[in-house]
Amino acid sequence: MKLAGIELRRVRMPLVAPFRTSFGTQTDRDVLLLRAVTDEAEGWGECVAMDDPLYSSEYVEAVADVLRRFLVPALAAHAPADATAVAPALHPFKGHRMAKAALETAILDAELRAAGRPLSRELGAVHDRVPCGVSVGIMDSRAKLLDTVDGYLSEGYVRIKLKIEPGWDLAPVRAVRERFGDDVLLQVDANTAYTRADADLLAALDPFDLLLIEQPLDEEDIVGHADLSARVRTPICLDESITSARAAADAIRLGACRIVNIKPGRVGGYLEARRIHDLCAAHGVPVWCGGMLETGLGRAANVALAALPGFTLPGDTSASSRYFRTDLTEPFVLDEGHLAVPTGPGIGVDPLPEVLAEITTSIEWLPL
Ligand SMILES: O=C(O)CCC(=O)N[C@@H](C(=O)O)c1ccccc1
Repeated sequence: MKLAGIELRRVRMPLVAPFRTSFGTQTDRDVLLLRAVTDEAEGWGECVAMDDPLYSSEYVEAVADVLRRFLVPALAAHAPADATAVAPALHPFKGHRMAKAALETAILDAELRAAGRPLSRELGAVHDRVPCGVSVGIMDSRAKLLDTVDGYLSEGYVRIKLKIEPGWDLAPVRAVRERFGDDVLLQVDANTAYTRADADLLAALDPFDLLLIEQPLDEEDIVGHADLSARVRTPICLDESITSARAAADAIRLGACRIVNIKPGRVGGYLEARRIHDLCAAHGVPVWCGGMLETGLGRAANVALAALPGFTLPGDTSASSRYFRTDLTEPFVLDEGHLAVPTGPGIGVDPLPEVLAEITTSIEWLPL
C-alpha cells in the first residue's frame, strides 16, 4: 500500500448540552480528522485532542503542527508498508500520542478497507455488541443530576459514571444511590482533581459500593495512587496516567490501580491499546473503553476495541445522541443498553458527505 498523503480536516460539532468536568466545561467539539489517501483505499482517524491542554498536554492546534512539521514528513521518509510500521517510524518524536494515534488509525483504516477486514476482527474482538455506560457531568444541582441520570437509565445505559471534584463528590453519589438504589452500576471520575491529602474523603466513598474511582490524583502521581489504593477499598482505575503499555505495567506492579480505562487516542493508537488490553488480561486487571466525546468515526473504532475479551466493564461508548444532535456518521443507537460492533471493512463507518461538508471549518492537504 502506497500512502499519497494525509488530509487534515477540522470540524466543529455543537454538544447537545454543556459537559462539565473538573477541568472545565465544553459546549462543542473542535475535532481534527485525518483522512489517509493511499493507492488502494482511504482511511479515517479521529484525533481526541481537545481545544486546550486541560485533559492532557496535547491540543488541536499543536496536533496539526506536529503532524505538518514532523510526523507526516517522517512517514514520507520511512514509507511505512502498513500500519504496524507507523509507530516505529514516529518513535524518534517524543510524546504527541494523540497525534500519532490519529495518524496510525487513518492508515490502519485504509489498510483494512483495502483488505476488506473489519477493525474488530483485526484487534481480536469476541463480541458483536458491547454494553454501554454513560458519563454524567458535574451539574448545578442534585435535582438536575438525578433527572439526568433518570433519563440515561431510562434510555437503557447499563452503567453510570459521575464526574466529581472537591465539593461535588459524596453528596451527588449519595443522592444517586438513595434515588436509584444499590443495584445501579455506578463509578466516579475525578480527572486528577484530588490530592494525597484527600485520602480520607475518597475513602468515605467506600460505603456506596462504587465499581471504581477513576484518576483521583495527578497523572504523574503513581506512588500516590498506590498509597491511596491501600487506604481506599473501592478499586482505583487510572486514565490519564496510562499513556502506554509500559505505564500500565508499572502502575499495576506498583499497585496504583486495579482497573484500567483504555483510550486509544491517549496511548498512541489501537495497536498500543490492544497491547495494554493483553497486558492487563495477563495480570487479571479488568479494562474498559474510555471516551473523548468522539464523533461516529472514533466511536466506531472504540466499539470495535470494546468487543475484546478483557473489556469486562461497560465503557464510555455511549450512543451518538449522548453528545450530538446530528452525528458525522449514521448515528450509533443504543439497543437494550448495547451498541452493535460495526461489521464493515476498517472502522466500518463513513462520514455522511453532507454533514461533513456542513461542519468542516478547514481542510489542509499534506502530501508525502
Ligand atoms: O463519553 C465520552 O465520550 C466522554 C467520556 C468522558 O467522561 N470523558 C472524559 C474523561 O475524562 O474520560 C473527558 C471529557 C472531556 C474531555 C476529555 C475527557
